[in-house]
Amino acid sequence: MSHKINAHNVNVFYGEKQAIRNVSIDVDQEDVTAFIGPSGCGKSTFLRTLNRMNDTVASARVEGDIRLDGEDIYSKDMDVVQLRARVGMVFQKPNPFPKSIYENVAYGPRIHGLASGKAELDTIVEQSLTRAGLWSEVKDRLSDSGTALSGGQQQRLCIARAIAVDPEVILMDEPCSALDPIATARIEELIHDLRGRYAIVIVTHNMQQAARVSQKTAFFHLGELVEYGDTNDIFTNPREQRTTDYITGRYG
Ligand SMILES: Nc1ncnc2c1ncn2[C@@H]1O[C@H](COP(=O)(O)OP(=O)(O)OP(=O)(O)O)[C@@H](O)[C@H]1O
Repeated sequence: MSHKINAHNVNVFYGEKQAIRNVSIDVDQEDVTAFIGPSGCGKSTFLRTLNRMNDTVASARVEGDIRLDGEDIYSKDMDVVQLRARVGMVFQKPNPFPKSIYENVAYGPRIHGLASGKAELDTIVEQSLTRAGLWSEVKDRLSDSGTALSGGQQQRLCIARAIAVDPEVILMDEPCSALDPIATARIEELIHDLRGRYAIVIVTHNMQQAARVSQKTAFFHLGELVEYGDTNDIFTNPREQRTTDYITGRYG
Protein backbone atom coordinates (compact mmCIF):
# COMPACT_ATOMS: atom_id res chain seq x y z
CA MET A 1 0.00 0.00 0.00
CA SER A 2 1.30 3.45 -0.79
CA HIS A 3 1.45 5.94 2.03
CA LYS A 4 0.68 9.64 1.92
CA ILE A 5 3.94 10.47 3.68
CA ASN A 6 7.05 8.31 3.94
CA ALA A 7 9.76 9.55 6.27
CA HIS A 8 12.93 7.50 6.28
CA ASN A 9 15.95 7.81 8.58
CA VAL A 10 15.25 11.39 9.53
CA ASN A 11 17.74 13.24 11.74
CA VAL A 12 17.31 16.83 12.85
CA PHE A 13 19.99 18.99 14.42
CA TYR A 14 19.86 22.42 16.00
CA GLY A 15 23.48 23.45 15.63
CA GLU A 16 25.45 20.63 17.28
CA LYS A 17 22.48 19.32 19.21
CA GLN A 18 20.58 16.40 17.75
CA ALA A 19 16.82 16.67 18.36
CA ILE A 20 15.60 13.78 16.18
CA ARG A 21 17.43 10.47 15.80
CA ASN A 22 16.89 8.22 12.85
CA VAL A 23 13.12 8.41 12.74
CA SER A 24 11.22 6.49 10.07
CA ILE A 25 7.45 6.64 9.85
CA ASP A 26 4.70 6.27 7.27
CA VAL A 27 1.51 8.31 7.45
CA ASP A 28 -1.65 7.12 5.73
CA GLN A 29 -4.19 9.30 3.99
CA GLU A 30 -7.20 8.01 5.86
CA ASP A 31 -5.74 8.24 9.36
CA VAL A 32 -5.40 10.79 12.07
CA THR A 33 -1.89 10.18 13.37
CA ALA A 34 -0.97 11.40 16.86
CA PHE A 35 2.56 12.19 18.05
CA ILE A 36 2.89 11.86 21.81
CA GLY A 37 5.78 11.93 24.27
CA PRO A 38 7.26 13.95 27.10
CA SER A 39 8.17 17.60 26.72
CA GLY A 40 11.28 18.14 24.62
CA CYS A 41 11.20 14.68 23.01
CA GLY A 42 11.08 16.19 19.52
CA LYS A 43 7.41 15.83 18.52
CA SER A 44 7.11 19.39 17.21
CA THR A 45 10.52 19.28 15.57
CA PHE A 46 9.60 16.14 13.68
CA LEU A 47 6.15 17.46 12.75
CA ARG A 48 7.77 20.56 11.30
CA THR A 49 10.01 18.49 9.04
CA LEU A 50 6.88 17.35 7.19
CA ASN A 51 6.28 20.73 5.57
CA ARG A 52 9.79 22.12 5.90
CA MET A 53 8.81 24.54 8.61
CA ASN A 54 12.26 23.94 10.12
CA ASP A 55 13.69 25.81 7.11
CA THR A 56 12.69 28.96 9.00
CA VAL A 57 15.02 28.10 11.92
CA ALA A 58 18.55 29.17 10.99
CA SER A 59 20.32 26.57 13.17
CA ALA A 60 18.13 23.65 12.07
CA ARG A 61 19.43 20.96 9.72
CA VAL A 62 17.35 18.05 8.46
CA GLU A 63 18.83 14.81 7.11
CA GLY A 64 17.00 11.83 5.66
CA ASP A 65 14.30 11.24 3.13
CA ILE A 66 10.74 12.57 3.39
CA ARG A 67 8.26 11.93 0.62
CA LEU A 68 4.78 13.23 -0.05
CA ASP A 69 3.03 10.90 -2.50
CA GLY A 70 6.49 9.63 -3.40
CA GLU A 71 7.88 13.09 -4.11
CA ASP A 72 11.02 14.16 -2.20
CA ILE A 73 9.95 17.28 -0.31
CA TYR A 74 13.57 18.29 0.35
CA SER A 75 14.47 18.14 -3.34
CA LYS A 76 15.86 21.38 -4.73
CA ASP A 77 12.98 21.42 -7.21
CA MET A 78 10.36 21.50 -4.48
CA ASP A 79 8.49 24.80 -4.27
CA VAL A 80 8.25 25.36 -0.51
CA VAL A 81 5.33 27.79 -0.73
CA GLN A 82 3.41 25.20 -2.71
CA LEU A 83 4.46 22.47 -0.28
CA ARG A 84 3.11 24.42 2.69
CA ALA A 85 -0.23 24.81 0.91
CA ARG A 86 -0.32 21.05 0.27
CA VAL A 87 0.78 20.35 3.84
CA GLY A 88 -0.97 22.97 5.94
CA MET A 89 -0.27 23.74 9.57
CA VAL A 90 -2.23 24.80 12.62
CA PHE A 91 -0.27 26.05 15.63
CA GLN A 92 -0.60 25.82 19.37
CA LYS A 93 -1.68 29.41 19.78
CA PRO A 94 -4.38 30.50 17.32
CA ASN A 95 -2.71 33.04 15.04
CA PRO A 96 -5.26 34.69 12.74
CA PHE A 97 -4.01 37.62 10.70
CA PRO A 98 -5.12 41.02 12.07
CA LYS A 99 -7.59 41.25 9.21
CA SER A 100 -11.24 40.40 8.65
CA ILE A 101 -12.57 36.88 9.06
CA TYR A 102 -13.20 36.83 5.29
CA GLU A 103 -9.66 37.97 4.47
CA ASN A 104 -8.11 35.38 6.79
CA VAL A 105 -9.63 32.64 4.66
CA ALA A 106 -9.49 34.38 1.25
CA TYR A 107 -5.82 35.34 1.45
CA GLY A 108 -4.35 31.91 0.65
CA PRO A 109 -6.64 31.07 -2.29
CA ARG A 110 -5.99 34.54 -3.68
CA ILE A 111 -2.18 34.32 -3.59
CA HIS A 112 -2.30 30.78 -4.94
CA GLY A 113 -4.65 31.85 -7.73
CA LEU A 114 -7.32 29.33 -6.79
CA ALA A 115 -10.32 31.55 -7.57
CA SER A 116 -11.09 33.19 -10.89
CA GLY A 117 -13.26 35.92 -9.42
CA LYS A 118 -15.07 37.26 -6.40
CA ALA A 119 -17.95 34.77 -6.62
CA GLU A 120 -15.60 31.82 -6.65
CA LEU A 121 -13.58 33.25 -3.79
CA ASP A 122 -16.80 33.74 -1.79
CA THR A 123 -17.63 30.09 -2.38
CA ILE A 124 -14.22 28.93 -1.20
CA VAL A 125 -14.51 31.10 1.92
CA GLU A 126 -17.97 29.76 2.75
CA GLN A 127 -16.98 26.16 2.06
CA SER A 128 -13.80 26.39 4.16
CA LEU A 129 -15.58 28.03 7.09
CA THR A 130 -18.33 25.42 6.85
CA ARG A 131 -15.84 22.55 6.87
CA ALA A 132 -14.12 24.14 9.85
CA GLY A 133 -17.46 24.25 11.71
CA LEU A 134 -17.44 28.04 11.94
CA TRP A 135 -19.74 29.30 9.16
CA SER A 136 -22.97 29.55 11.13
CA GLU A 137 -21.22 31.54 13.86
CA VAL A 138 -19.53 34.07 11.56
CA LYS A 139 -21.60 34.31 8.36
CA ASP A 140 -23.16 37.62 9.41
CA ARG A 141 -19.91 39.19 10.55
CA LEU A 142 -17.36 38.25 7.89
CA SER A 143 -15.89 41.73 7.92
CA ASP A 144 -15.16 41.67 11.66
CA SER A 145 -11.56 41.13 12.66
CA GLY A 146 -10.44 37.51 13.04
CA THR A 147 -8.69 38.48 16.24
CA ALA A 148 -12.03 39.51 17.82
CA LEU A 149 -13.23 35.90 17.90
CA SER A 150 -12.97 33.62 20.94
CA GLY A 151 -9.88 31.42 21.19
CA GLY A 152 -11.73 28.33 20.00
CA GLN A 153 -13.28 30.24 17.10
CA GLN A 154 -9.86 31.66 16.19
CA GLN A 155 -8.45 28.15 16.07
CA ARG A 156 -11.30 27.01 13.80
CA LEU A 157 -10.61 30.08 11.66
CA CYS A 158 -6.98 28.97 11.38
CA ILE A 159 -8.19 25.52 10.35
CA ALA A 160 -10.49 27.15 7.74
CA ARG A 161 -7.47 29.13 6.50
CA ALA A 162 -5.48 25.92 6.08
CA ILE A 163 -8.41 24.18 4.35
CA ALA A 164 -8.99 27.10 1.94
CA VAL A 165 -5.93 26.27 -0.16
CA ASP A 166 -7.12 22.70 -0.61
CA PRO A 167 -4.38 20.89 1.29
CA GLU A 168 -3.69 17.17 1.25
CA VAL A 169 -2.29 17.01 4.77
CA ILE A 170 -2.98 19.13 7.86
CA LEU A 171 -0.37 19.25 10.61
CA MET A 172 -1.63 20.34 14.03
CA ASP A 173 0.84 21.26 16.74
CA GLU A 174 -1.00 21.01 20.06
CA PRO A 175 -4.01 22.79 18.58
CA CYS A 176 -6.04 22.68 21.80
CA SER A 177 -3.46 23.52 24.42
CA ALA A 178 -4.59 27.15 24.64
CA LEU A 179 -8.31 26.28 24.65
CA ASP A 180 -10.90 25.52 27.31
CA PRO A 181 -12.53 22.06 27.48
CA ILE A 182 -15.59 23.03 25.41
CA ALA A 183 -13.53 24.62 22.64
CA THR A 184 -11.23 21.59 22.79
CA ALA A 185 -14.15 19.20 22.34
CA ARG A 186 -15.28 21.17 19.26
CA ILE A 187 -11.82 20.91 17.70
CA GLU A 188 -11.75 17.18 18.44
CA GLU A 189 -15.14 16.76 16.73
CA LEU A 190 -13.85 18.76 13.82
CA ILE A 191 -10.78 16.53 13.50
CA HIS A 192 -13.15 13.59 13.42
CA ASP A 193 -15.21 15.23 10.63
CA LEU A 194 -12.13 16.15 8.57
CA ARG A 195 -10.62 12.69 8.77
CA GLY A 196 -10.37 11.00 5.40
CA ARG A 197 -10.57 14.18 3.38
CA TYR A 198 -7.14 15.23 4.66
CA ALA A 199 -4.38 13.19 6.23
CA ILE A 200 -4.08 14.70 9.72
CA VAL A 201 -1.04 14.61 11.99
CA ILE A 202 -1.50 16.01 15.49
CA VAL A 203 1.02 16.62 18.24
CA THR A 204 -0.59 16.42 21.65
CA HIS A 205 0.47 16.40 25.25
CA ASN A 206 -2.84 14.94 26.17
CA MET A 207 -2.93 11.16 25.95
CA GLN A 208 -6.72 11.02 26.30
CA GLN A 209 -6.92 13.33 23.32
CA ALA A 210 -4.60 11.12 21.29
CA ALA A 211 -6.74 8.11 22.21
CA ARG A 212 -9.94 9.94 21.25
CA VAL A 213 -8.93 11.45 17.92
CA SER A 214 -6.32 9.20 16.32
CA GLN A 215 -6.11 5.84 14.61
CA LYS A 216 -2.29 5.69 14.74
CA THR A 217 -0.03 6.86 17.53
CA ALA A 218 3.70 7.49 17.53
CA PHE A 219 5.46 7.68 20.88
CA PHE A 220 8.65 9.77 20.89
CA HIS A 221 11.25 9.84 23.66
CA LEU A 222 14.57 11.71 23.66
CA GLY A 223 14.38 12.31 19.93
CA GLU A 224 13.71 8.68 19.06
CA LEU A 225 10.54 7.10 17.76
CA VAL A 226 10.08 4.40 20.41
CA GLU A 227 6.90 2.85 19.12
CA TYR A 228 4.39 3.46 16.34
CA GLY A 229 1.19 1.57 15.72
CA ASP A 230 -2.56 1.42 16.05
CA THR A 231 -3.67 3.82 18.75
CA ASN A 232 -5.59 1.09 20.48
CA ASP A 233 -2.50 -1.13 20.71
CA ILE A 234 -0.26 1.68 21.90
CA PHE A 235 -2.61 2.48 24.77
CA THR A 236 -3.71 -1.00 25.75
CA ASN A 237 -0.93 -3.31 24.70
CA PRO A 238 2.34 -1.45 24.06
CA ARG A 239 5.38 -3.48 23.04
CA GLU A 240 8.02 -1.27 24.62
CA GLN A 241 8.64 -0.70 28.31
CA ARG A 242 9.26 3.00 27.70
CA THR A 243 5.79 3.34 26.14
CA THR A 244 4.21 1.53 29.09
CA ASP A 245 6.03 3.82 31.51
CA TYR A 246 4.82 6.91 29.68
CA ILE A 247 1.19 5.95 29.25
CA THR A 248 0.92 4.83 32.85
CA GLY A 249 2.23 8.23 33.92
CA ARG A 250 5.59 7.07 35.25
CA TYR A 251 7.29 10.05 33.63
CA GLY A 252 6.68 13.03 31.41
N1 LIG B 1 14.70 26.54 17.60
C1 LIG B 1 15.38 25.70 18.38
N2 LIG B 1 16.68 25.89 18.61
C2 LIG B 1 17.40 25.04 19.39
N3 LIG B 1 16.88 23.95 19.99
C3 LIG B 1 15.58 23.71 19.80
C4 LIG B 1 14.76 24.56 18.99
N4 LIG B 1 13.50 24.06 18.98
C5 LIG B 1 13.55 22.94 19.74
N5 LIG B 1 14.78 22.71 20.24
C6 LIG B 1 15.22 21.60 21.09
O1 LIG B 1 14.94 20.38 20.41
C7 LIG B 1 14.41 19.41 21.31
C8 LIG B 1 13.05 18.96 20.84
O2 LIG B 1 12.14 20.04 20.96
P1 LIG B 1 10.64 19.98 20.46
O3 LIG B 1 10.03 21.32 20.69
O4 LIG B 1 10.59 19.42 19.11
O5 LIG B 1 10.02 18.93 21.46
P2 LIG B 1 8.52 18.62 21.81
O6 LIG B 1 8.46 17.18 22.08
O7 LIG B 1 7.63 19.16 20.78
O8 LIG B 1 8.35 19.42 23.16
P3 LIG B 1 7.08 20.16 23.77
O9 LIG B 1 6.08 19.08 24.01
O10 LIG B 1 7.62 20.74 25.05
O11 LIG B 1 6.65 21.18 22.78
C9 LIG B 1 14.40 20.07 22.69
O12 LIG B 1 15.57 19.70 23.35
C10 LIG B 1 14.41 21.55 22.38
O13 LIG B 1 15.03 22.28 23.40
